[in-house]
Amino acid sequence: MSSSPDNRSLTVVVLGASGDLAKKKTYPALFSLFLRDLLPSTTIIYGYARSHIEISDFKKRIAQGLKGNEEKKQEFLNLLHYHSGQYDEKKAYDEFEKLIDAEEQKKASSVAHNRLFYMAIPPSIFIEVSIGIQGSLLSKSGWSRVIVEKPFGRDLTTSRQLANDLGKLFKEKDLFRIDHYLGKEMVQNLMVLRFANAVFEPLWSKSHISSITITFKEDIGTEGRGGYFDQFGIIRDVMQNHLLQVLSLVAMEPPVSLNADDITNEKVKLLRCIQPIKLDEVVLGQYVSDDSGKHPSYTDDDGVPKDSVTPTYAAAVFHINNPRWRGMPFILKCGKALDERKTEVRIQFKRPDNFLFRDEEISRNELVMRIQPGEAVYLKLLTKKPGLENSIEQTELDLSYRHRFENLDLPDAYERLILDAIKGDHNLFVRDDELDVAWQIFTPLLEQIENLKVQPEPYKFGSRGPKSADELSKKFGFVRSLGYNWPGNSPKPKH
Ligand SMILES: NC(=O)C1=CN([C@@H]2O[C@H](COP(=O)(O)OP(=O)(O)OC[C@H]3O[C@@H](n4cnc5c(N)ncnc54)[C@H](OP(=O)(O)O)[C@@H]3O)[C@@H](O)[C@H]2O)C=CC1
Ligand SMILES: O=C1O[C@H](COP(=O)(O)O)[C@@H](O)[C@H](O)[C@H]1O
Repeated sequence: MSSSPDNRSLTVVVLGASGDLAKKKTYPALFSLFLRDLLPSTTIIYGYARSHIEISDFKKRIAQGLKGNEEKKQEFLNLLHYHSGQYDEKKAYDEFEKLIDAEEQKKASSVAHNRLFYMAIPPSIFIEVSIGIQGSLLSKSGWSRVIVEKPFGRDLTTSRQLANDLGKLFKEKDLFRIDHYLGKEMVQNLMVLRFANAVFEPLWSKSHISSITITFKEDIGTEGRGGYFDQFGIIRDVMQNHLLQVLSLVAMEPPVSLNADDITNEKVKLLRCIQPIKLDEVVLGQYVSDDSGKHPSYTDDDGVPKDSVTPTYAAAVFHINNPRWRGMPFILKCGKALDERKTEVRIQFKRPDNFLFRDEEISRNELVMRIQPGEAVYLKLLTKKPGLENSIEQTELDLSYRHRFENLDLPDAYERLILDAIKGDHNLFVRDDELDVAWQIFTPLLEQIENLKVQPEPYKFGSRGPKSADELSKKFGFVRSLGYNWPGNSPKPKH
């Protein structure tokens, strides 16, 4: 492990360490940082939750989520500690503080101690845990930073309440609101693609583009998270945060600099130009069991009422009222239990304005940014079919990362984000005003859906989703190129 650049030790405290996110994402990300030698040699990692778990069992649980060299895994597991305590008792936090302090003194007594708190807990206890941190656990000699996981509220009112409550406890500079999509390689690449290449920017507007579709598909259902999901639904779970972040980066004006605040200022400006979403430009769906009966319906998941109308699929059209985009639709689609796992941005260009080729020969140019799986950027274009024939064929300029970059070892989004929080870099985190404007966009629509108890359209587990979603895209000018299959799709990239 590296020595800390500012000669301080690092203690990472994972609150909710017994949970799903901690096991699936937080600890594996810390392990990857450890493998890359990016944690100070004095690092201590303390888990905290209510469950009584023996440290040996806790390590076994965490080890299940770690991939890689066994010796290194063991070294990493040796850094782990676990303490059980309540979330709402000052006494429990005071006791915990003594343990952390003793460990820090043992590891590095003569340096200042930085502390990073990772809240891997449900939102219902964000505030009581924050009060516990503030009252007992803050570092007395170094910085204390807090990573908060979404959901940041359920609507504008609850989000403002949460922001207000958190704001009383921590300074904005010490808060790191995670939207893990911002840590994904291809999402970061959006800025470079757009602003470091001369070829794209002149085409990047309603003058040349006919529609932009941002798609998130998962081939799994809610799988035991139904209790949480049913309170939120797919619009709050994915569209209001991950897809809106991608939309902002695709559509914003160039920022003044690469500084975090300058970028966020542009994102906020863009979001403020989004027109209210119309219910008749929205499709909602809920998955049902497929014909084989192997896959359950959404309402079979634990914690989901049988008569739930919570959408597991949503497609919505966004209109941005600014000179660059006025009149051009952005179509956002997201769903669980679909035919594949895929997240991408698809920019469909207008038909060329010429008379040389027959209409049916001209399929649209599309620039596709494949966020996952199998990161790629490809441009669908037309070429003359090679040989004696004079026909036209659709093909692509393809930058598939796994072919282009040797020994590709992309960091997981969480790995990058935790590292940035350790460095104090806010660039890839969500600012309070950005969150507020995101809720301003979605709250009226969510209220309408809930007040009217809009029935989602059923779609089969493993299908493309509700039929009306394709019709919505068509209505807003999206032209599907039939018979084309991007070669990167086969063999199917693994999870
Ligand atoms: N799991 C995922 O894939 C993702 C999760 N998130 C977010 O991350 C956070 C953590 O998620 P996840 O790990 O799935 O959550 P869990 O439901 O697994 O909760 C984490 C831990 O919190 C404690 N806990 C759970 N419910 C309560 C409760 N009602 N009151 C007090 N403590 C409770 C439990 O620990 P104990 O009982 O031992 O104290 C549990 O192990 C959430 O905000 C979630 O929205 C965000 C993106 C993806
Ligand atoms: O935040 C969330 O994201 C995951 C999808 O993340 P990905 O990195 O695997 O694309 C989603 O499954 C979950 O419902 C949502 O809360």
